[in-house]
Amino acid sequence: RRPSNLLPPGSLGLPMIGQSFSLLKALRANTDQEWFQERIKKYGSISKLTLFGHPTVFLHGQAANKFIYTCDGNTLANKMPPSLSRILGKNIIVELNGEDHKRVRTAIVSFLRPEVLKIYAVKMDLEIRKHLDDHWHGKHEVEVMPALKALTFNVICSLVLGLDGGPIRAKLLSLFQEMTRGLLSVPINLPLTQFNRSINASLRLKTIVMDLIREKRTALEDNRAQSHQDLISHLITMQNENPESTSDDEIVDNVVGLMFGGYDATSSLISFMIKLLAEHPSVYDVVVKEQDGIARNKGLGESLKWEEFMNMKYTWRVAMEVLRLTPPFFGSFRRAIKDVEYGGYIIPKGWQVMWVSSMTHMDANIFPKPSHFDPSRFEEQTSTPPYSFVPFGGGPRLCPGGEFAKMETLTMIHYLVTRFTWKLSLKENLFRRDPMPVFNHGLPVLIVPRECDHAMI
Ligand code: HEM
Repeated sequence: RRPSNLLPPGSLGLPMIGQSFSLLKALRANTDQEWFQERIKKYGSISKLTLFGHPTVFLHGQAANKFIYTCDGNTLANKMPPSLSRILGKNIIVELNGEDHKRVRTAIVSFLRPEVLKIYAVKMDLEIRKHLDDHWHGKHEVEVMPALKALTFNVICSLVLGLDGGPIRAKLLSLFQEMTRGLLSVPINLPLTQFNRSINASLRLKTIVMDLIREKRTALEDNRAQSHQDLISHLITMQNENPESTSDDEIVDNVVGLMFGGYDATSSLISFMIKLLAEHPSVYDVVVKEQDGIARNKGLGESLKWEEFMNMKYTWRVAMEVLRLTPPFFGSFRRAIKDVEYGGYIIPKGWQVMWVSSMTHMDANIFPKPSHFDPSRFEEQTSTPPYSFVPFGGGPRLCPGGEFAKMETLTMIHYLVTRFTWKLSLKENLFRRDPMPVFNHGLPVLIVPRECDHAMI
């Protein structure tokens, strides 16, 4: 038979269900890497299975990462399961392809690019210091992960929606949390099901965002607001300049998308960084030295400046090593738009493709002693082969929020290490994937304020 007639090895299992429960179980037990390794041992680096209702081809490795990230949207497209797009919205960027994806992405990137983010450094800095004053100062113990989830949500609300506090922000957080609880639920839309509650929460959340858009449009028309004060004002201004840029419905769905992108992934990165710093005192000491040096040159209560992030090289290397070991996204899904040939096999039109990008992070040929926590491996950036370190993805779908996440992580770590020392309350801090990593017990830490408190307001 011609190679193009060949399906990859593996069993599709039961129709619709296939291996879904087994993978979900492994994700929840944090044994997903072993689950994937077992598959690879049995079938090699390309195999077929059924996941979440669809026949799927599983891929992994550096070549697979390159294949996915360089494929155009006419070959492999983004397509969420219908239940997810029902909750999140059909205009959300991760659901868009082709020209629609380009148009919405251009609008989002125009807000998230470094030159614009610089303007928001002070706002983010104030939000983080307020969080520390409200949730860390005067406390003996802090449950890190839930605290950081609230922080990352508030930062998004402040920078994206222009909401600096108040009851609407609290309402949005509770609606958002209710909405996301249904993303991995059974998609039965009957009263009292989680799926139904999530759809209702999403509708109520989007009504609030739509009201905010109307308010901001009026404020901009009356010169009571400025175009660069938050993402919504920025997008409304773009609409005025070019009515074809983004519709109000697209703005609403993508605000929800940014809440989603900015909430879980960044809080996961900072939480794991706090854990690994506590477990590796020699790394922690170098981070403290770097951050104390920066704090010493700042005036009392002065916010961090963009240029100072450039001097946090070691701290960012630590973050990269955290992202290598525990990437918030272990991989992702695409859909074949036509029959695609890969590795001598055919991926049939309409099938799902799942690739586990992060498995290259643990490949001993690329990262020697892969389970060792060693930030110095990123000293020589050029020594990492392409498509092997991919916590932010790659190609036209590369995460546009990378610089935002970097600014937030470095600001939070700066204030944490200059104001406190901490140790882990529990000996073991197990986590599961839901699908992002979540600590089973929230990662409680015991904190002590530092005596030389350079950065106090
Ligand atoms: C440590 C933090 C973060 C990590 C590790 C991360 C990772 C990723 C990855 C791997 C993708 C690509 C997924 C794929 O190819 O299917 C992605 C896409 C995306 N991320 Fe992030 N992200 C982070 C933070 C953020 C933040 C803070 C924002 C927004 C403020 C954001 C917004 C987005 C958006 C809008 C997309 C979709 C891009 C597109 O489809 O064109 N992310 N992210």
